[in-house]
Amino acid sequence: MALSVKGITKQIRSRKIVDQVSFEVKKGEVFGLLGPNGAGKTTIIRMIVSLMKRTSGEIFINGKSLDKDFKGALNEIGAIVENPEFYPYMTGYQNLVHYKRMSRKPVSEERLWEVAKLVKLEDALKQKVKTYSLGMRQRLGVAQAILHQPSLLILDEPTNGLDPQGIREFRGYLRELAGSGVSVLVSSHLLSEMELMCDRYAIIEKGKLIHIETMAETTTVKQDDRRDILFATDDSESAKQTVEKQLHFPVSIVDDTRILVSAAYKDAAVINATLVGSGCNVYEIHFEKKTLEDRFLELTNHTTGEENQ
Ligand SMILES: Nc1ncnc2c1ncn2[C@@H]1O[C@H](COP(=O)(O)OP(=O)(O)OP(=O)(O)O)[C@@H](O)[C@H]1O
Repeated sequence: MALSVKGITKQIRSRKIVDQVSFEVKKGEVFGLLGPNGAGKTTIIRMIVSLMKRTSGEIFINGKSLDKDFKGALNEIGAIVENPEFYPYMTGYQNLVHYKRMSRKPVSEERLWEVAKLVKLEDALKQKVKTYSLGMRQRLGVAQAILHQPSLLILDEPTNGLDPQGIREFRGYLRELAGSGVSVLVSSHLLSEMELMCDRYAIIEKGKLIHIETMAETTTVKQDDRRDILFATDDSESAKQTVEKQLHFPVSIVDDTRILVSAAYKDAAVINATLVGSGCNVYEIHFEKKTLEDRFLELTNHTTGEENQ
């Protein structure tokens, strides 16, 4: 395991802002910590990177205990917790050389270029950092964080302030990093972004971990999932009557040709057969994909926090 968090708690005065949280991050996995603002995500991350003391619980990074082998465990982490700071009048290369010198582990020149290539900054390394876009700075931050070959990269709200193009690129190289064997722990309250970024995630609410599952489990539609199924036919009025009379599912009309039927995924085939059997041609059946946001709402009965963007 790249990371094992076992029952960590943070109590400030009488309040538990993180309460008995346990989870694991596997090798090469992008793992998300999701939750509304104030849920406790940053506090969990600060305890993992040892910027904050735990009240109780244990943390192991790549098998090394933060309590028993503090230096060894921290060497396994690369993190961007606050905005990364750079020397703006130095080039990207000079900034990386500076970090290379300060690194706890020796870093070769070859490794520096390998990392620059991984975050797609090799061509921009000779430019001064003050000319970098926010996305490029973010990538330089990641390069700096992984120079010493940590097994776990930790990013707190990494796409804050990035534009959609920047976010898409960021996702791309996080995937590449994970492919190269680095595990990633990323926190965010932006569900649509996390859906595209993470392999697995935990939902944190009021300091407690309430659920863990894979993104594939979340977004795969199951036979009994019930929602609006769209059917495109020749004539929505007659299609509506057919479905309502013969199958008794609620139907609403979208326009002249399309209807929405409220039914389970497994019913789509029967509805299709009934429509065709009654002489209604069916041109399209669309079952809306399940999103992380749907799942989040099922599990928490809360607003998603997307409005806080
Ligand atoms: N030093 C502190 N003293 C008292 N309360 C704190 C302290 N640090 C954090 N908290 C409280 O603990 C809760 C969790 O905060 P935290 O920053 O971990 O949440 P978060 O999930 O990261 O939220 P966000 O998405 O807004 O960053 C909040 O209610 C916060 O006010």
